[in-house]
Amino acid sequence: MTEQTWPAPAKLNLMLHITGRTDDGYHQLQTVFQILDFGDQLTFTPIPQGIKLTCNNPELETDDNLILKAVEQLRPYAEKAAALNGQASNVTGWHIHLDKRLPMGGGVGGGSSDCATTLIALNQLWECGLTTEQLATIGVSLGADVPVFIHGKTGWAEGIGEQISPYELPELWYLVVHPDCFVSTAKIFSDKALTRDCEISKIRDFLAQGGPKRGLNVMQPVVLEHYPKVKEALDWLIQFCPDARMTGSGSCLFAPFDNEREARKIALRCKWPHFVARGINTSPLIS
Ligand SMILES: C[C@](O)(CO)[C@H](O)COP(=O)(O)OP(=O)(O)OC[C@H]1O[C@@H](n2ccc(N)nc2=O)[C@H](O)[C@@H]1O
Ligand SMILES: Nc1ncnc2c1ncn2[C@@H]1O[C@H](COP(=O)(O)OP(=O)(O)OP(=O)(O)O)[C@@H](O)[C@H]1O
Repeated sequence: MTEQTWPAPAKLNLMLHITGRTDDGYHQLQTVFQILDFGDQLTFTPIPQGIKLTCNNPELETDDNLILKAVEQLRPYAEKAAALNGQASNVTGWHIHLDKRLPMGGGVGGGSSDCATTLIALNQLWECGLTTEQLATIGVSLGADVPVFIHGKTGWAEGIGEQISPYELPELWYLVVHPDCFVSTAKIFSDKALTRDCEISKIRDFLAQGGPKRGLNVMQPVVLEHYPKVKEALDWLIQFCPDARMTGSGSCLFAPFDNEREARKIALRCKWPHFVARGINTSPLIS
């Protein structure tokens, strides 16, 4: 086996409503996930044994990295597959290098996407034979955003974000701005001021209200209240695109454009870290 590089794309939440809570305190959402053609990259290189994780950001070389949590979840299946193939429990070792390009704590799902890519890649490399559904079930135990990256489709999501119905949207261009601050997802979900009683809606309501160009994210007012840097960046972006808004629990903001040229024109004037990406209906991970 030789070295292989796998993509870990970002996502945006084009809208995000909270409709209630589950018994274990998680929130029931209705959201539109938009997969982007920009993200992290994971390179897998075979080594005699074990797993070694390196990253261009050494802070991420820890046991808490979702990549290593994904490895631990898959290892029992790999050992079983290796035993069935007559290799005792000697599974191939891999050096995984994470090229971190996505902002962290930005609401673009970087950690979740790295986790999903690891599950899909090692399921193949270790010949575990798990189905997409099985991988998504493992994934949701590691993070509510992991299943969308396993399924790899833009679309409507419910439940805690894991029940996904693919839907083909116009593949617009997005300027994504990172106001250089880290927002804790858990903190925003636990804020008293968060609206948790949105009316149940359908994707047709989202489409009727302007589709990818418009959408309400109920987490946005809470984040703007606590993080003035996010508000400052949103006020700037709104001058160029009145429908600019926040993704997930922030801190990233995005503005949709019909073409790349428009998005890049505004990007040139942006003083915060940012990237321009195209919305795509199918993740490069599964296509
Ligand atoms: C805000 C979103 O990014 C929108 O896509 C996701 O809902 C968050 O997904 P995630 O980062 O993968 O979230 P997890 O790692 O599973 O959970 C982080 C924290 O958010 C809370 N959480 C998460 C998802 C959800 N539907 N309800 C929650 O209340 C959990 O209690 C937890 O304290
Ligand atoms: N592979 C990883 N990449 C980034 N962060 C990771 C990773 N593994 C674990 N983490 C931890 O997860 C936290 C932030 O994750 P991430 O960057 O995915 O946030 P996010 O974009 O807000 O995600 P989401 O949209 O899913 O809420 C950080 O505290 C970081 O230490």
